[in-house]
Order: sequence, then C-alpha cells, then structure tokens
Amino acid sequence: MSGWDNTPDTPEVKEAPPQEPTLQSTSKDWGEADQRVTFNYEDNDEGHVWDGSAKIYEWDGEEGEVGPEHPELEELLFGKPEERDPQGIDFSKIALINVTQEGLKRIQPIKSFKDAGLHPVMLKNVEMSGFRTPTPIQQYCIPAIKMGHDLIAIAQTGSGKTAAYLIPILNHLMGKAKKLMAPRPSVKEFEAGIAQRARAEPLVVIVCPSRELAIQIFNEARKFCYRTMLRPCVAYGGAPVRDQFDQLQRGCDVLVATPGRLIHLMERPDVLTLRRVKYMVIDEADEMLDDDWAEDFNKILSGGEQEEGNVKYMLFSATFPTAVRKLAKTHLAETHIRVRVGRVGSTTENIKQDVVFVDPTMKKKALLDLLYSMKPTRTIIFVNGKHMVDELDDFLWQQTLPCTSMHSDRTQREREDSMRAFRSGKSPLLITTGVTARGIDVRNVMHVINYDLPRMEHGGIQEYIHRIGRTGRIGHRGLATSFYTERDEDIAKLLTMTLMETGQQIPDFLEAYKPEDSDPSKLKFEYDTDEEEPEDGNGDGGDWAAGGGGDAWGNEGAQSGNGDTWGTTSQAAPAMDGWGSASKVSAPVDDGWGTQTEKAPVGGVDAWGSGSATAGSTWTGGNSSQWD
Ligand SMILES: Nc1ncnc2c1ncn2[C@@H]1O[C@H](COP(=O)(O)OP(=O)(O)OP(=O)(O)O)[C@@H](O)[C@H]1O
Repeated sequence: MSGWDNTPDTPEVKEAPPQEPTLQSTSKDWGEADQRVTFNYEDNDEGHVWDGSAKIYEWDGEEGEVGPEHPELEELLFGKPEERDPQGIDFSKIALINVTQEGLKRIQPIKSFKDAGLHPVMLKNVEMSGFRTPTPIQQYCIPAIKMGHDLIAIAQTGSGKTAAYLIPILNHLMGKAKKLMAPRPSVKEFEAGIAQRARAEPLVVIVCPSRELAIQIFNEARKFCYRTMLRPCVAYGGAPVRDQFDQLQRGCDVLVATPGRLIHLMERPDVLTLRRVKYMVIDEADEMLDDDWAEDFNKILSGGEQEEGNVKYMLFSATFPTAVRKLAKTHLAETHIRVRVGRVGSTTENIKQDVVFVDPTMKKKALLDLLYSMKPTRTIIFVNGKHMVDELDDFLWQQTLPCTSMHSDRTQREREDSMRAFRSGKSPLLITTGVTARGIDVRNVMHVINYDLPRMEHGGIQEYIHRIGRTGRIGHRGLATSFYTERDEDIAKLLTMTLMETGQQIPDFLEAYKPEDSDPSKLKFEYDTDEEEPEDGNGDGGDWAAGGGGDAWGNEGAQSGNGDTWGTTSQAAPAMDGWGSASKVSAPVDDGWGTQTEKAPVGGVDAWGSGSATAGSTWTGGNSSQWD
C-alpha cells in the first residue's frame, strides 16, 4: 500500500514566471517595502517545517515494486500538468558541443531518454520533470553509470549534472530495491504508530558542500524516486538532528548530506551505517576535495563500513583544477571514465557578461543605478563578506527594494525562509556570499551581480564561474554584471580570458590584460586532458597550457581523427574554432587510455531552439551595453 509521511506540507514554493527585461524601473516597480523578508525570530522552531521534511512517496512493495500514482503528490513534486513543459530553453548549440571522454572504455552516448533503457516509471518521472532531450553530460553519464564505471564528470553550470547521476543510479536500483534495501517498518505500521525504528542503510550517498544544495538535490531525488520503493532522505547542519533521525529511522535508501552532518551521523551506528552503499556521489567535487574539507572527505570515503570494491564513486563539478583532478583519481578505480563537456571551467555563451569599472566608494550608487536601469527581474547579488550582506540588505531595504539575504552566520531557519522567499518571487533580490554560488538552481534568475568580484585567494575565477552560473541555466539566457575596482587586478587576466572565450565585449580597462595573441581560439587555459600535462604553468593554481578543443556552447574544437582509436593513439584534427578560423588542437598522447573528443549526438527534438535572446528584449545594464 502507499502512504504518506505524516509531516505537514512543506510550504509550497511556486516559482514566478519570467519577466521581460525592459528599461527604467523605479523602486515602486520592485514592489512594496513590506515584501522584504526579515529575520528576527524570537519564537522557537516548534512547528516549523524544515525543507528536509518535505513529503516523499512511500511504498513498501507489498503488491509489487512499482506503486500506484498519487495525483496530489505528483502535483506537489512536478507541478501542474500544463506547467510541466520546458519553456524558453535554447538548445540550439547542442549539435556543436564538444564532449571529451577519457578512459579505457568508450561510452556510446544515448540520443534520447527513450533509448536509455529506463524503466517505464523512471521514464515517466523524467517526462513529468519536463525533460525532453538529455543534455550532453546526461547523454554520456547515463550509459557510463549503467555500465558500472566510476566516473569523473565535468560540465558547465546549469547543464543538468544532478539528473545525470540521479536518473541512471535510481533507475538501476529501483528494480532491485526489494533485494538490496535494509529491513524497515512498513508504512502501515508507521501509520498505526507501532513501528520499530529502523537503522538507515542507504544504497546511495550523495555528498555536497552546502545545505541549500543538499535540499535541492533531495528535491530532485524525490521526483525520480516517485512510485518506486526507494526512500530519499536529506541530512544537513543547522536543522534539528532529531527530525532528521526520525526520517532516517523510517528507512533510507538515498541519503543526500552535507559532510559535517554525515560524519556526525556516521558516529551513531545505531542510526546510520554505510555498509550497503553501492553508489557514492560527490557533487561539486573540486570544492569537496579542497584542503578545508580534506579531513571530512577522507573520513567519509574510508570511515564508513562500505564494502571494499563494492562501491561506485562518481565525482561531478563544473570546475576542476588539474591538481584536484589528479587527487580525485586516487579515489577512483583504474577503470574509471572521465567525461568532460567543453573546456573545464568554461562558461556558457548563454550568459552575457558585463564588467563595469566602479570606484569602490560609489558601489552602492552603481548598484542602485544598475537595478533601476532595468525592469525588475530575479537577481542574485554576490558580495565577499557576511557583514557586507547585512549592510547591503539594509541599504536596499531603505530604498524600498524587495530584498532578502543569506549567509552562513544566519540560522538554518532564516536560510530556508530566505531561499523560499527568493524562489517564490516574494523577494526577487537575493544578497548573499559565495555560500549559494555553487549548485543552486532557481528558475528565472535573469541577472547575477558581482557587487564584489571573488578574491583570488577565495575561489578566484572558479568562484566567478559558479556565481554567474546561477543564471543562463539549461539553455536559458542570462546577464551577469560585475563591478570591477582597482583592487581586482589579480583576477583581471583570467577574467579577461573568460570573457574572450565566449566572445564577450572587453571593456577598455581590461584591454591591457588580453593575452598577446588575442585570437580567442589560442587562449591558454588550463589543460583540459589529464593525459598530457604541460611543463609551463601559470594561472589559477593549476597547469595552463595549449588551448583545448573549444568550448561547449558553440565553439567547435578538436575532433578525433578516425574515431576508432579508443585505448590507442588518437589524432586530433585541426578544427573550426567557432570564431571563423581553424584552430590547432594538441594531440592526445598514446598512453593506452585514449582521449576522444566528439560532438554530443543531436536528439530527436531540436530543443535548444533558435539561439536568439529572449524575444524582443533589450537589456541596458549599467554600462549601457546591448544584449542582442
Ligand atoms: N534534460 C533536461 N531537460 C530540461 N531540463 C533539465 C534537463 N536536465 C536537467 N534539467 C533542469 O536543469 C536545471 C539545472 O540542472 P542542475 O542543477 O542539475 O545543473 P548542474 O549542471 O548541476 O549545475 P551547477 O554546476 O550549477 O550545479 C534544473 O532545474 C534541472 O531540473
């Protein structure tokens, strides 16, 4: 029988429709001042519904492994049927995307979800999620995971990496759930209040660096687990452990967690054991492998009771410095596959990037001018310090702008409320630090503002890429405006190259930072392949060398010579670089691993659309640039 979690509904967050950007707004257009979401709770959290307690489908498989439909939950998870079609997605560049794979085995990409061998229930869940065509990273990861490989997958922000691992992993497990999963009380027993608490013995563990991201991945998992026996749970810091224990002790097959809370739970063997784990996914893997997390990370990988050799490891990110990739490989099986969509750490052409020179003392005025120069639209404003978040929040509030804000010193309840207000459009301006830079996926974020550019010692160009990646997601268009001051010189060179790579306008004050050879196809970025390391390095802590095979969102790059040389020498042919000239691409080495760059297959639907900006819209940002 099917049943419910008897927790109350998480307040449903309806995402507001996209707004057409036009010129000249005033604070009035942004709504009334009382829309600001303020946080000063004097009451306790009693009765508060944490995001991690959101409703999930529960099915104990008494009458078969697939449960009946549940229209009410279906609507909660996937939205109303008429709202499920993807809108405004520009997939026009799909045929031009370079995908590179490295490893002993060649992966044959899927062209559509229908030919991915998915269980009909999973296929339905994919459809109800509004996915019509697999993105390039999904085209490769779905078959690679199905074949049982460890995996390193790198693809741009907003390119569907979460589903690239959730769909194949959950699909693989759903048919075997009964056999693999730990004993647990039945839904009936729970409803009758006579249930014995179970120990959580997840089959899948997904670790990610922030609470907001953990909640978001959990919400994706809730969709793909719909009508299956797999029970997803999420554990993150800040929310009461007691509530999370309650969820875990009803049984847990898919655990999404932040590292600190996961380690805490691992210290309670009566609550959690990792002995059944079959898949361990590390999302935002380069961040997780950072020194700050190293101790936690090692504990998670080795401190559990996972059965040696029984666990598949998957690492996902949009950025992956070479040094971190090397470290990552030490955790994976020799037979692991590496899939890369475009250059590691490249941005998408869908994001228009403006950089505006600002006197540090005039930043607030510049921000107001910028916000008023365009029609209200959902915007994230990144700053470098918690104190500055508070200060800007007060400043914009005084200007009667509907803002909310978030940083790591806020309580978890404040953070959840803030994200809800932002997602729902109640507070369409979010001021935050880098805590939300990675992974957060909110529909219709049309504008990202770097009020402060990231410091090189705190994430540098990688953080810039993650921050601007909050807009222009999954084929949508977006605008990123960055305030540049004289103090930002250290990031200037990498920033200039990042702009050049996707053909952005280079402002005068950055001209001096253009590389000598300003042909974009010859940009010297971090080396893309792990097979051949350059000797001379510069830049972002990694090795930077001869340009790789173009970027993934339109610029063609290397193509393999004969296409049949997996595991042996493959020849990279000169290729059009998308800028009108042929570029020479370094040939991969003959190391027995093989490297192949190819185009992602074009699916049945030309879903990437027309390549034009939001119909009829013109943005005029602070620097008066036009978005064509
Ligand atoms: N095939 C698809 N078709 C349409 N939408 C999709 C598809 N795959 C994923 N999406 C949607 O695209 C959005 C971005 O996906 P996701 O958050 O997984 O990106 P990501 O690559 O992990 O980004 P980031 O690097 O910023 O974490 C999500 O809203 C997701 O539901």
